Amino acid sequence: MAIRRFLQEANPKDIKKMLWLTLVAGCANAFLIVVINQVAVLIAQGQRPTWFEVITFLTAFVLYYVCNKKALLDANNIIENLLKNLRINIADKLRQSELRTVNKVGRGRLYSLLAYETNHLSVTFPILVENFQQAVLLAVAMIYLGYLSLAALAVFFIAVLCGILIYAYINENYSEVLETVARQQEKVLDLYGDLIHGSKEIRLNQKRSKDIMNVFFNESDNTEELLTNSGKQWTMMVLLSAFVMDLMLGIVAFVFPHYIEGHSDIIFQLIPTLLFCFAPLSKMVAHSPLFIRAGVGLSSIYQMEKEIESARGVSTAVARNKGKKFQDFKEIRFKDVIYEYTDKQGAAVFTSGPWDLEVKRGELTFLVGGNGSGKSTALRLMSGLYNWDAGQLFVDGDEVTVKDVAGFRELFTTIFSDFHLFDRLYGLEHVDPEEVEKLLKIMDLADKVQFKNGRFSDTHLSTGQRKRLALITAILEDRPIYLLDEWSAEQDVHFREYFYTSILTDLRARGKTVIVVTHDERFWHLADRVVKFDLGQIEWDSKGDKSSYN
Ligand SMILES: Nc1ncnc2c1ncn2[C@@H]1O[C@H](COP(=O)(O)OP(=O)(O)OP(=O)(O)O)[C@@H](O)[C@H]1O
Repeated sequence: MAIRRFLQEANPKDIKKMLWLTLVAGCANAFLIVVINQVAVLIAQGQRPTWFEVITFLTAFVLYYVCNKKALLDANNIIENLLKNLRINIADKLRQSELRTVNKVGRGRLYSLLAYETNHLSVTFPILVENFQQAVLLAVAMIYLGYLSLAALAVFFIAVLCGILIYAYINENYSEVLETVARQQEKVLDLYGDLIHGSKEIRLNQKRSKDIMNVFFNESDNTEELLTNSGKQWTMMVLLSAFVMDLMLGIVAFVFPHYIEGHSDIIFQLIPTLLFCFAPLSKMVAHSPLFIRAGVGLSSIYQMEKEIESARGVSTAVARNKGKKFQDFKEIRFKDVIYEYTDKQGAAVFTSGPWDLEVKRGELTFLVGGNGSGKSTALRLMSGLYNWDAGQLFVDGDEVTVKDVAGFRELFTTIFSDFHLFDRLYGLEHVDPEEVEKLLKIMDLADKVQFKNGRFSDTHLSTGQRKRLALITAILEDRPIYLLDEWSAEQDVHFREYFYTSILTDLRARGKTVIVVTHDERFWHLADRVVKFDLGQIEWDSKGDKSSYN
């Protein structure tokens, strides 16, 4: 069971301590009620409670309060610590796993599992502790019930057994329903993503806005139906305990007097004791959907973790270490590279390759071609971000195996068209602030962005400005190979010119290997080499002979 697996990650000492505290609190609580019951009998017989009863009551009261509080606080600490570790663990695996798998897992599912499900667990776990207390309470109450009347205990057992059988019947499909609910909620989260990220497009097109809302209505209807169904099962469970309790009380009140000897003497104690037995029982039944829900959530988290784990690359330290041997490369060769994008059914929707390419150190290469010809895909494949389906990679004649690719990636700094701009220079601890200020000036951003305490003051810039800021980070990274995907597309005339005639040529002069995806035909002559892509393949490669495109 997922919850057990989850709890096994905790320090056993902490769990044991918390369970002992819970046990003591449960016993103290049960003792409290037994004392009250005894005192009620004394008062019914016209006597007064003695100091012994008063002190016993107060001791049980203090013990219950202190132990219960400590147990619940400990439970909270344990669960929050476990959840923190789970979040860190998944975040760590996410950053190290292969891009294709992360893309497949999907945003909605990731957000839903990491935010919603972990919060649900955080709320559920203290209730689990309370339930353990209720179980202790029930055990003590049953001993007391047996002491009062073995017949009542037997009937109680039979009634509870019937209840358990009906509960199992109701519960049969409950987990399944909850799993479907969780998947449905992921879909709705994805739609929320569309509503938030597509807010401009939606506001500018009422028909689109209405269509999205229609889809939202449909999905909301589905969610409502599923939740109503799960609510129905929950109601049945809650009603079940009330049903069993009323049945049991009816038997004791109406049937027992006819068959059980001396019943009238103990009826005043029997009825409250039975009620006392049913209180923890109904609480446990009422809470059980929360645990089923938490179990389903945890199973989904573990499933996602497994998917990410299976696509795990090597650790940062290993990647850096492996990367060292490639740092002084002279030539990289991609041979017969093939990569396929597939749809959900696994059918190929676009194939990049087979293509061959040799890249020399210090060379400035332009990748050109029509929209959708496969330039960006080729760039991702060259950087080792996508694991190709077939093909080979050689650095200075030596083949780079799959397990060395993470090290190979350490050669690259990239700005893809869907780049993410971090406000901090992560991975660049010892950067000179003056150097950053200088670059901000060169990129005409000094009046917009300051570099303070290791971070940029603002990243809410125009697309062109954001790309300039990304280029500053790339320059500071100072890696041997630069991959720039249509960097100049959003730049004004001045910066476009500056990019081709100054930035790129400077990078080349510094010995950097630069590969640029571009549609700016008028600057092609500045490249050492132009490679044209079409339908995922290399249509022509100028290799220094510019006549092919002149
Ligand atoms: N994640 C993806 N899943 C499925 N197909 C994809 C995916 N990304 C890209 N494609 C498809 O691969 C093909 C090549 O896309 P790519 O982005 O490499 O082209 P491109 O030459 O860079 O185009 P552009 O000049 O428009 O940026 C396109 O037909 C595109 O639809």
